[in-house]
Amino acid sequence: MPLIVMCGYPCSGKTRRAEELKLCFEQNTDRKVHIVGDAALGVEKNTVYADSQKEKNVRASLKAEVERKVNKGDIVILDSLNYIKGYRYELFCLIKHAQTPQCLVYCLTSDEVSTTWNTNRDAAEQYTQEIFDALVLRFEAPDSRNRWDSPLFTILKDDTIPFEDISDALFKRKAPPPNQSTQSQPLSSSNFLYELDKITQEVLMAICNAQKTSVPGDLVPVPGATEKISF
Ligand SMILES: Nc1ncnc2c1ncn2[C@@H]1O[C@H](COP(=O)(O)OP(=O)(O)OP(=O)(O)O)[C@@H](O)[C@H]1O
Repeated sequence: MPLIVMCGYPCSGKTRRAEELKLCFEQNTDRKVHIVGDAALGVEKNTVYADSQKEKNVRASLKAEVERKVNKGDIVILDSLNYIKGYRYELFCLIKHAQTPQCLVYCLTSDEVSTTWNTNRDAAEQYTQEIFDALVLRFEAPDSRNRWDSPLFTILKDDTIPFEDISDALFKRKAPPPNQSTQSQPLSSSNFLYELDKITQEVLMAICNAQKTSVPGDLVPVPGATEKISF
């Protein structure tokens, strides 16, 4: 059902918060919670984030996994950096299409705090300083004024997770309505191509005929259109 998108600097506590949220939902509701993230994909961070093509592939796999899991019953938490504005927008289109609500949980830490946590964690889980710095530099902070970053919950390192507010945002709010770009297109009628060809021919004929008698600046009527085109 709803999607929770985690976001934050590398090593900003996203996984920790995602696990906390999972526990809260499991204890307070009877909904299943799926965490989709780098860990489940076995992503080798320092290799993936050093190569834009590999990173793109990982993002696509995560998105596909979210798409498979977002159904009417369960909660999906996407636990990854999600630091690219355009990618968060793509996720927003996905949930619009699936007709389900979403929210963004932003683990806000300073560069220094995340660096300290990174150096204190297991060596196998650490980002190299080079990759860490590059990711901090590339980070596009969420902005609640953007539809795709809203509702936004910003959590600082010592905050208690606002479970009630997050739950209300997901379950007491309607899914964003689909629009032309996210709605499935109706199947075209069987004579669609014939009709399209016929109308295109009519327009071409009208313009070709007008060319014989028009001078630049003349307004040429087009069959089926209310506006004329300037020759
Ligand atoms: N609120 C916190 N207070 C103290 N330490 C924390 C806090 N949150 C996370 N940490 C520490 O930071 C490290 C990374 O935490 P976590 O895996 O949750 O971060 P992450 O943002 O998911 O990392 P990644 O970018 O690798 O996915 C862990 O060692 C954890 O103990």
